[in-house]
Amino acid sequence: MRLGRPAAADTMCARCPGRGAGAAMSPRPGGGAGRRGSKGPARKLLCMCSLFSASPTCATLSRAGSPGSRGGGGSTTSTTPDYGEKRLPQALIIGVKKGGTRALLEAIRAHPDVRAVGTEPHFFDRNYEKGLEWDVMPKTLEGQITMEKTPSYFVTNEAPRRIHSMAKDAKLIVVVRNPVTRAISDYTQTLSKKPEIPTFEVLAFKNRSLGLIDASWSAIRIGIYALHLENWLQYFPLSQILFVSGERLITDPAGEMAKVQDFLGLKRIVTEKHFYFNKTKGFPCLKKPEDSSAPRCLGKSKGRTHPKIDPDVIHRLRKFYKPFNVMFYQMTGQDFQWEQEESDK
Ligand SMILES: Nc1ncnc2c1ncn2[C@@H]1O[C@H](COP(=O)(O)OS(=O)(=O)O)[C@@H](OP(=O)(O)O)[C@H]1O
Repeated sequence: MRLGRPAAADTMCARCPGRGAGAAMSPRPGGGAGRRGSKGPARKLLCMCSLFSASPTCATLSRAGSPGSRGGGGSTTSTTPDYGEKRLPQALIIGVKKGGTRALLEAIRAHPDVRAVGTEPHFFDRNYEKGLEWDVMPKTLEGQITMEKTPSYFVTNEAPRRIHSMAKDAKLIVVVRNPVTRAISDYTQTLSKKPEIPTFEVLAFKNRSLGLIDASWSAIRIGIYALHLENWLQYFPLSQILFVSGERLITDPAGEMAKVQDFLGLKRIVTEKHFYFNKTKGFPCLKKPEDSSAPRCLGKSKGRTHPKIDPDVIHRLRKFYKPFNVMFYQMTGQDFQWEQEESDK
């Protein structure tokens, strides 16, 4: 089976009423009304233009492109023997960038009934036009689950429709993390590659004296989880999506992995016995990764030291995210308690 060339104009902008072109919202999947209703609450919140321009903590919103995620993460493709059949992924880790997706993938790969590629395939965003023949999925045996992780899917407007059209029963996993910390982590990654970029404080605002946050900056926009989730809920029921706490994945990896295994219908094989806390790394590490019998922590690009950010900027960002976080808690039925956190790393 080969994928047809995807339609060029498969998206359409839904605009904020009464605002100019700069207020274009996220494209609506399928070129029109979504499958499960039209405007969701996060989109409505973003469309409350007058409220936005009046509020100093509100952002100026312009349509940002799908922020790409860098690939890899240091891990290599699985070394398990290459037998079985290539299948479309039955489970995908779709986000979020800098949420803890690599840690989750490496942990679930320790399960004998899971096969996954180590690199990020980006099949449903960057490589979709290459068709299924390009597919990089590993071979799996009957009863094994094929998985992939590409964190940029969560914020790619076309991804839900594409995944639904090819794998409508796929289970989706989203690792979420306090959006403020996530934004700083995202910035830290960019800074490591481009040390000349402006400070976080500069990039975070359209107009700092007015307190106008720049939500078109992908580091900020990715963290508006409610907005992106609305896009997915046009195609997938909530029951098909698992939200993993990026914070608990660090403090209680076995607990989060129990939920993941239950969600995937797997026996709870990855347990506390698989993890140990590495003091030097400052994170839990795997005692026995899938492709090695030696204990291994994630690479240097995971668990970076973040630059110190002006506390006033953190405070403003917290205020900015709060209504979206609350909406996200309501949509998912889970309270991630990001408002309770006293300090960002
Ligand atoms: N066990 C373990 N070891 C190391 N790091 C861990 C672990 N569990 C979660 N994390 C957090 O994962 C953050 C990176 O997230 P991702 O893997 O999703 O990043 S990426 O989008 O694939 O680049 C990374 O973010 P930073 O700390 O900002 O580097 C970590 O906080």
